[in-house]
Amino acid sequence: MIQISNLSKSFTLHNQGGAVIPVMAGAALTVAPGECVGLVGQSGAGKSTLMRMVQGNYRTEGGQILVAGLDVARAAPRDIIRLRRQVMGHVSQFLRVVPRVPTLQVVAEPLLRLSVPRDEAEARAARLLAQLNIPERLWSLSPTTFSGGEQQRVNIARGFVHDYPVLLLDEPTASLDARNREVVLDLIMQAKARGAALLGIFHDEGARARVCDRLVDVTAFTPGLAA
Ligand SMILES: Nc1ncnc2c1ncn2[C@@H]1O[C@H](COP(=O)(O)OP(=O)(O)OP(=O)(O)O)[C@@H](O)[C@H]1O
Repeated sequence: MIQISNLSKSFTLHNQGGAVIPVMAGAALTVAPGECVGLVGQSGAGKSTLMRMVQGNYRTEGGQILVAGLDVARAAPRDIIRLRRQVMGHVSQFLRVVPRVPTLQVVAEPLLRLSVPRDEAEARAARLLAQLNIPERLWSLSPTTFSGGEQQRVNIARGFVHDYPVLLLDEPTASLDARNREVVLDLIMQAKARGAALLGIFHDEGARARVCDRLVDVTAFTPGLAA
């Protein structure tokens, strides 16, 4: 479902005399349906950079990133937007809060954009918000004023509301309490069970051990660090 081959990336520091810093070379990995692969490697090895390239947020130098058949490294922006809408979800710690939109809408929105009927989309959003212990009295309010932990859980609900075939997980359990961490680990296991391909960064070693089938050490792709 995800096939990365011979991927390379360097950053050009325009404000520092145009210095070119190679950060990745020859990166390769695959994630099959129903599998969760964890990215590991020391700080600065390139885990976030690799995730951002898969998302289509960072340009690549060379190589291929096939996600459900689309080469994200070369795809047109509109195709990447369509891929993110239909195929590739993203769960991170941080909610990009949309002012004045009620929480239930924020969570239901990915389904509404896919033309799921409103009552069905809202019912599914409500189920996830309840699972993630967001009190019902908050559902009609914008999450702008929510606590950091509440915003994180709203974001997780939004990330899991559609059954994406591919999910990118960026520290999905970071700073959650034990009860909500369990809920998120269950959601990840359910996504695997329905056949989703998951690629994640987990600094939480316990979580990583529970959900990951394989680990890929990105240090192997870091120029100057690879053995
Ligand atoms: N926008 C950028 N411009 C220049 N260099 C960058 C940029 N983003 C990342 N880097 C460099 O790329 C390398 C990889 O960074 P990255 O954030 O991907 O590492 P990481 O493995 O996710 O680290 P951590 O575990 O600390 O989050 C680092 O040397 C970093 O300085």
